[in-house]
Amino acid sequence: MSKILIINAMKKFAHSNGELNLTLHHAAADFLRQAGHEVKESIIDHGYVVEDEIEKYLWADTVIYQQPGWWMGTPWILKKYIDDVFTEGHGRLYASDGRSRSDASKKYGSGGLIQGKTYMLSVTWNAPQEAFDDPSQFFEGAGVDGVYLPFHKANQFLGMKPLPTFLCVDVMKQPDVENNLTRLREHLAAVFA
Ligand SMILES: Cc1cc2nc3c(=O)[nH]c(=O)nc-3n(C[C@H](O)[C@H](O)[C@H](O)COP(=O)(O)OP(=O)(O)OC[C@H]3O[C@@H](n4cnc5c(N)ncnc54)[C@H](O)[C@@H]3O)c2cc1C
Repeated sequence: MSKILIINAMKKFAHSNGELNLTLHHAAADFLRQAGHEVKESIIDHGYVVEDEIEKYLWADTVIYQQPGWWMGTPWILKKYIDDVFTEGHGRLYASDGRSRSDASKKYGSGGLIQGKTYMLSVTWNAPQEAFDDPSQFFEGAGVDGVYLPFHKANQFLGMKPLPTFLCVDVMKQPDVENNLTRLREHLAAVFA
């Protein structure tokens, strides 16, 4: 059984109400607890204490980031949370950028201190699936993980490894919430089997 931290970047702002991200968050927490996992939760917009968040990363086996796609990526509140928590985590979450003048085998990005842990993105977008995957459309076939490359790399800098990403598309045009909840439970069942 795993220790899982769910971090939620929902926020009521402009045409995002945050309700879908909260719904997915609660469904994931319920599903994982029923499956026997231990779950801690951080809803960024409700406030956080940086030191407590560092302790949660040290406690967790897996971190799930539930977040809406805003301007082609992570909402500012989650970027701020990462800047706050990861930076203050120097010495506990990461030692250095990994490079060493005396050892050429040491590489940039290899200084993470929480090796062996995993993270998972769960993201909601108004864009359709084809915008991510079709080489002739907006993201030129980069796929959802290509769009989130800097976000992935920030987590990998700490030593964590990615789990498969869960993507909800068309969430404003066609918010098929029941179908997305079913898909989320199937995704979690497969990932945490
Ligand atoms: C600043 C900003 C930038 C953005 N940039 C992008 C972008 O670059 N690309 C992109 O694709 N999108 C973008 N969006 C859209 C954004 O991704 C969506 O607004 C967001 O993903 C919706 O998540 P939410 O939790 O806020 O959903 P909500 O706004 O809460 O809900 C979305 C829909 O689902 C319904 N719903 C929610 N919960 C339930 C429930 N429990 N039961 C039944 N129905 C429910 C709501 O009624 C609504 O119709 C942007 C939005 C903002 C505000």
